[in-house]
Amino acid sequence: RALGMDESLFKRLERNDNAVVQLNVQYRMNRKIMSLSNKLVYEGKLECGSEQTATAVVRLPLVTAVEIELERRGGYKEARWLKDALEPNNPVCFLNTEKVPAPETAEQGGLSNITEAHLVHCITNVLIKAGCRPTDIGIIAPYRQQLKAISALLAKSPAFSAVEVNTVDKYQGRDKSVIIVSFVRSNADGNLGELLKDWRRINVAITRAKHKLIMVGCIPSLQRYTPLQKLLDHLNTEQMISFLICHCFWKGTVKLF
Ligand SMILES: Nc1ncnc2c1ncn2[C@@H]1O[C@H](COP(=O)(O)OP(=O)(O)OP(=O)(O)O)[C@@H](O)[C@H]1O
Repeated sequence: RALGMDESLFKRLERNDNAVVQLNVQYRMNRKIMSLSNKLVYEGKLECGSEQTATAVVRLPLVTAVEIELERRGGYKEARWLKDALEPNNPVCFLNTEKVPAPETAEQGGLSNITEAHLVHCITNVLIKAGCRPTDIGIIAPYRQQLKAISALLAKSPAFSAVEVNTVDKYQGRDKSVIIVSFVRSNADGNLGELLKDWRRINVAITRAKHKLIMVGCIPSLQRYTPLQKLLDHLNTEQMISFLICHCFWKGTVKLF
């Protein structure tokens, strides 16, 4: 460290103008998902490599049948957030838990948010019923304790065994058709911790989905940090935010079918 070994080779190269070129064409995300990273990091320079990449959406062959079933059970019309989360042509949605409420819990093992965990379980269940392959779904959370809480809920059914639940760092360099991000932090004291302060980590989390990115979090807590505020402002302008009113509906939805 004293001799400069804590500095990466890339950082050293960055000091020389001719040594670094920014790559700005990508073949992973559709246009809507890419717009988030463009806002947060790339200042609009990121482009889709092909029209096919730009317009690709998630394949949910049974979505209409699921919607009819949810409607038959009542309350689906009012559950705008679930429609937003399911709709293939709506590639980005942020589910705001502000009104639920969904507070974080600090335990010995770390931070978790059980309400967000239930919500992630519910959305995963509905996506699979709608025909999404479990291997095409990835769940990301910044805290290990939250991954444990989500995995424990998913472990109740073998239908979820191929859904991958991992930290942001474990997803680096990889992607899935659908990514669900649970941001966890939700408190009144203003504490966000170090993990979510790293804009690079946030950028990795929001750039793993190819076709659908569903984020779950408490906006008043998350917007205290500048990079997340920037992201949330963009989501708000683009009408990509849905409010969750209470959890009475989705608790029942988990047990559907
Ligand atoms: N020329 C291409 N045509 C079609 N798809 C491509 C092409 N190049 C890359 N992809 C797809 O784009 C995605 C990202 O590619 P890759 O993993 O090489 O990027 P990366 O630089 O490692 O990204 P990151 O660092 O953000 O994880 C992958 O799903 C890959 O299949």
